Amino acid sequence: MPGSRPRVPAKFNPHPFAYHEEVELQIHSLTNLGVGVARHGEDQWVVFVPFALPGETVLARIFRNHKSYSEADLVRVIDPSPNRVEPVCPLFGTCGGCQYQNFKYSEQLVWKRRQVEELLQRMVGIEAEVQPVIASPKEYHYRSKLTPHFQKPRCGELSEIGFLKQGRRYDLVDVESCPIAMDQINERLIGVRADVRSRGSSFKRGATLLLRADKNTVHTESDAIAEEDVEGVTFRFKAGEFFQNNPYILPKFTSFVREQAAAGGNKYLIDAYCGSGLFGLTSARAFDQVAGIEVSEAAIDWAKANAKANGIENVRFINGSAEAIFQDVQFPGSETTVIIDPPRKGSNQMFIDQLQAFGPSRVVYVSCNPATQMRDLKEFLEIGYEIENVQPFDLFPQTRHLECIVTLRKA
Ligand SMILES: C[S@@+](CC[C@H](N)C(=O)[O-])C[C@H]1O[C@@H](n2cnc3c(N)ncnc32)[C@H](O)[C@@H]1O
Repeated sequence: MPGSRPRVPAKFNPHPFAYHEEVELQIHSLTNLGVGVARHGEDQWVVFVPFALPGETVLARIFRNHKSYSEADLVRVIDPSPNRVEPVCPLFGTCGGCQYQNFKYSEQLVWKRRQVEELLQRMVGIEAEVQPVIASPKEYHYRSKLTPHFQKPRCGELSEIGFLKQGRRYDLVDVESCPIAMDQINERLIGVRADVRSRGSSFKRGATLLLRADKNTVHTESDAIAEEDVEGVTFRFKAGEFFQNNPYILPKFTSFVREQAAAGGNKYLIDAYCGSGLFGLTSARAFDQVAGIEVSEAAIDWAKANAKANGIENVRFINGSAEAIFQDVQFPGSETTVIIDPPRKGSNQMFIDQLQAFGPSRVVYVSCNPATQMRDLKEFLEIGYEIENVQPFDLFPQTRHLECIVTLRKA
């Protein structure tokens, strides 16, 4: 009812703001989660406001107070940033997938660079030069993989097929088309959605759908074999397994990793967490010998098959946990580069200890999660490495996600 008081959630902490209090705020920065940051009042209380941009004055509605900050929803932009643009997707702001469609692309890159600088200061305690972010050749329609979900049908009817709603843990938003996904994925999504809806009552629980585009088609079965060409190397892998999701930036990405890995003149390369062999195989031409290691048996079988099919003979792939590689190879550490590309949780102490004992002269650390990368970097600095280069890559335009390559050399 208009004018009626909002119902205050039972556990709401009323300090320093009342529930749904509206405050005018000046946004001064963006967190690495893509959320606008303001400071309010004399005590400079921090308020986080999603979809508000640096430099803007906004009206925001408080919905949660924590011990040292509050969270608010954007009600209205009072004074917009000159970098505010019209989002392409009608679901922007409702869907939790994208954070930056309202932000000029060149500014997204400026802020992603700044976020890496701030994480290096805050988590590693250093002021390191961060290179300008390398842009994706495509700002939209770049994603080669989409995984929409649906929940258990109610009364035999499926409701939304899509992604998590902004700020929610369970609620989904229905997505008919996603403008960051490749065109062929969106074309295929129409039929996939219709098919799932027509079988609505047969699902006993919710599920995640797969749409994986490769150089030939769009796969919807996770066991299907996908094929992708990168810098003249053909990769085959299972459609449901890990493979980088932005094929347009991939050649720049792999050539950069190779250049960084080979820059010290090393003869040997270890590709740790190698998946189906992306870095090992695209870098093999720059090294005498390469060894890759990966915990997924299926992925390592593909890596071996990919080496064979591409006639790359100086690469050996091993199935195991990454730290096992240091027992397995005979390479001298002083002439070896180690590429590390772990999952989002980062590397682990055992790996770092074994790497220290092996003593590679160069490490190229590739990560899609700067927070765990920074945690691990701190360890690398403590065991005698120094940072040579920090290069973010924008594999995920319009979103807060960021890929970062840090090159280290033994001090
Ligand atoms: C971010 S992916 C990178 C894959 C590959 N470098 C690429 O770009 O295609 C991380 C990989 O690490 C693997 N992985 C996870 N934990 C591992 C571990 N303890 N040891 C080795 N590999 C692991 C995963 O199976 C996954 O293939």
